Amino acid sequence: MTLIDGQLIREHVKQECQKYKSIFQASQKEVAIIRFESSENASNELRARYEAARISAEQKVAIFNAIGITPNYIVLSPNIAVEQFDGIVQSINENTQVTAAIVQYPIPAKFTSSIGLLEPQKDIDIVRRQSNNFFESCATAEGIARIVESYAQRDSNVAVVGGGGFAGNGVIKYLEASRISCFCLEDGDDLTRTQEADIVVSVTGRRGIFTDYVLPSHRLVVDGGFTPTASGAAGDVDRSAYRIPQNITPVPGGVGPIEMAILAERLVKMDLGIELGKWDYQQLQQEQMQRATIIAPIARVFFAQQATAYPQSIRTEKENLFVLEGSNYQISFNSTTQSLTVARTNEKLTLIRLTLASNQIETARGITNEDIARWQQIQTAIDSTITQSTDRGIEL
Ligand SMILES: Nc1nc2c(c(=O)[nH]1)N[C@@H](CN(C=O)c1ccc(C(=O)N[C@@H](CCC(=O)O)C(=O)O)cc1)CN2
Repeated sequence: MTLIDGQLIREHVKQECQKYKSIFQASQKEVAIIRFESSENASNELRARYEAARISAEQKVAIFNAIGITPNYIVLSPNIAVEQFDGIVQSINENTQVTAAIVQYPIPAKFTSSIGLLEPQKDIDIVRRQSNNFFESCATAEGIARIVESYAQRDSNVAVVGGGGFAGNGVIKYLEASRISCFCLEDGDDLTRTQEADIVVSVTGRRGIFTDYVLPSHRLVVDGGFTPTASGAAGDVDRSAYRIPQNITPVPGGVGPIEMAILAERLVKMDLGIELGKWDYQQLQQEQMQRATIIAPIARVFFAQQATAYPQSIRTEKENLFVLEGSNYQISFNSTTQSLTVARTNEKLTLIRLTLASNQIETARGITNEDIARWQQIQTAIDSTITQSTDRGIEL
């Protein structure tokens, strides 16, 4: 079983979009992201959907900020009047600084027709449920279809479970446009029919419906569900079944970040008219692995050397976590898992995770050519420290 890393895709697309960051910043363009709060009498199930909307709205704020577009994040009470919401939508339509708008689902029923007021050309996530000049369906559907395309073979057959819903239907449209054979299963259908397919997409939002009993050994399973729980987010695939498919998108960390990548790509297309090159997940992964293979041994030697020569430079963050922090990177050693991670300083994202015993790179993402150049400089500095035996501090 291999976990597909949605953050790898998001980081790749983010870097591509950041090439236009100064243009976006100079233009002072905005994206409106609107979500409703849950009403007090909502069921637990509905509350969970509003919570998912909050989490995904915050991810959208982060990606748009990263590429230089100002997010205008609007959180609304479900008790506002319909006229008030209509007014907000109208002002978004009229404001030329606002390139795009997203209204997070679910929305209280009384506002459904207000969504139809949104100017189609600003509808980046097809929240109006109607395609526009730019896009066929929602970003989630496109992201799922793109990951399927990375794995589909000529004779592939894709089961789209929940294919009658808006996102599922969008997936089917994208797959058909790419001439990938697919069929739709609905709530209540016999889930073992997924055995007729080599790829399964699930967008039911029904937590854990795919158990190890249901799921055969597919080439790929794409889990488009996201249900927040007290112990973290859960998808449509039960954790017990993760080991079965050859490749699976985990929740969290799979389709969620891929959706953010698609939204960033879409914004570049809508605002600048630029269509970014199509990514292929397996190709991106190979590229990242090659880059990590250059950096990981340097990080390993550097950490060991610093721990011996300058033990005071290593911070004990937790009982089992030891951190060496420079102005560019942070290297952490976890003594329980015996693994080393490399991240950029002040960023949460792990670029590389290395298991020391096997020397196996478990994670490789977000690594740029500039990172390679910096680490090669570190290598040169390490070499010269060894040959000259001089005590020169190396900038990490
Ligand atoms: N108009 C829209 N409304 C809503 C969308 C949407 O894409 N467009 N998304 C849903 C909720 N959702 C999927 O159903 C969703 C939830 C979470 C994420 C996400 O980015 N998750 C990340 C981060 C997780 C975390 O921080 O815990 C991940 O999976 O890694 C995306 C989509 C609501 N309404």
